[in-house]
Amino acid sequence: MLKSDAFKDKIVLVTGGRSGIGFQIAKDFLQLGANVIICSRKEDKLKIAAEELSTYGELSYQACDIRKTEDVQELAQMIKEKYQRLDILVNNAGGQFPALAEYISDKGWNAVINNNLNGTFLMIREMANAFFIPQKQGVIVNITAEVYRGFPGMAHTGAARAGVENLTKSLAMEWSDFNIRINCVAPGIIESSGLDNYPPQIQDMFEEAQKAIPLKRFGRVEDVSNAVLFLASPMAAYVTGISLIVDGAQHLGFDKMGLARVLKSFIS
Ligand SMILES: CCCCCCCCCCC/C=C/C(=O)SCCNC(=O)CCNC(=O)[C@H](O)C(C)(C)COP(=O)(O)OP(=O)(O)OC[C@H]1O[C@@H](n2cnc3c(N)ncnc32)[C@H](O)[C@@H]1OP(=O)(O)O
Ligand SMILES: NC(=O)C1=CN([C@@H]2O[C@H](COP(=O)(O)OP(=O)(O)OC[C@H]3O[C@@H](n4cnc5c(N)ncnc54)[C@H](OP(=O)(O)O)[C@@H]3O)[C@@H](O)[C@H]2O)C=CC1
Repeated sequence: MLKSDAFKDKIVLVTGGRSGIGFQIAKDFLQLGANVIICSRKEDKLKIAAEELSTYGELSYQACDIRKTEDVQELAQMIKEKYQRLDILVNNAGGQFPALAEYISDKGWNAVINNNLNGTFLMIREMANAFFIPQKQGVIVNITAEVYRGFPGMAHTGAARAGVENLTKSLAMEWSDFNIRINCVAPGIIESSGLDNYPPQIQDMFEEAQKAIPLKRFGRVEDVSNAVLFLASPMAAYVTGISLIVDGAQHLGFDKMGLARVLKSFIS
């Protein structure tokens, strides 16, 4: 367990912090003494989450689509005016939809690549230029997904997340001069609001899927948040450029074709 003041006075930005995994990460940082900023697209839902989170500590929020340069620059400006610096960036915002690759349209492919790869890069570049590079200090944690053996049934997100993993390695090298550490947390299937987006036929398979995971359960939002806290903390001072898989060993022993098979059964 980290001490209750482990992140005292640290300024932490959590993208997609209004729900699910991001909400838990924001809550945990607040409870460990940080000042937290959350952002996401839907301002009404963001405001409701912000009200709840502010009961745990100093919380700010701003609507921001991570795919829009202007939104991201305005967010950086707000943080500069309010806090004068940023210590930790958690790139958690993202998402995709299940689809067999042959049916993914240009628009669908681009939407997922934009959200998960381009949006993450944009946020990293803008926050590095505004804060981490001039400060000569910063920590970045990217939430990706477990894509060790690809992601059949969601090939677009597999490609985007692998892109973020590789970007992370490049930046760990390039930005070591600026004392910036950057890592990924790659979750398996996590019981969170995110799973509500999946159609009932897929949700019906979840109980069976849990039994097939070596640790016999889906992950919890706390499992992912704990990995983020570790990578963001001084305990990981010598860790940069890695992907920490948080998946109950799903990447080693789970039938990855299950989702694609269910999708094929919709068509036949
Ligand atoms: C046997 C079973 C085994 C168990 C298997 C378990 C599988 C679970 C795996 C769990 C791992 C990962 C989990 C998560 O990541 S949970 C978090 C999920 N949250 C979300 O995904 C958020 C919801 N998703 C989105 O918001 C969108 O998908 C998107 C990311 C693309 C949003 O972008 P945007 O708002 O720009 O996109 P649009 O809605 O305008 O759509 C653009 C085009 O994209 C195509 N599209 C979008 N949604 C769908 C869909 N549901 N099905 C098919 N195609 C879709 C489409 O072309 C859109 O354009 P059009 O609307 O003009 O057609
Ligand atoms: N749950 C799971 O099993 C897994 C989840 N993940 C990843 O973990 C992250 C969190 O997922 P989870 O909490 O489960 O799902 P949620 O759908 O609950 O969270 C996604 C969050 O991202 C925000 N978001 C999405 N797109 C954008 C955007 N363009 N700009 C700003 N904010 C955005 C959403 O808010 P808003 O709609 O207001 O923009 C929402 O708060 C996602 O990247 C997800 O893909 C990875 C592997 C497994």
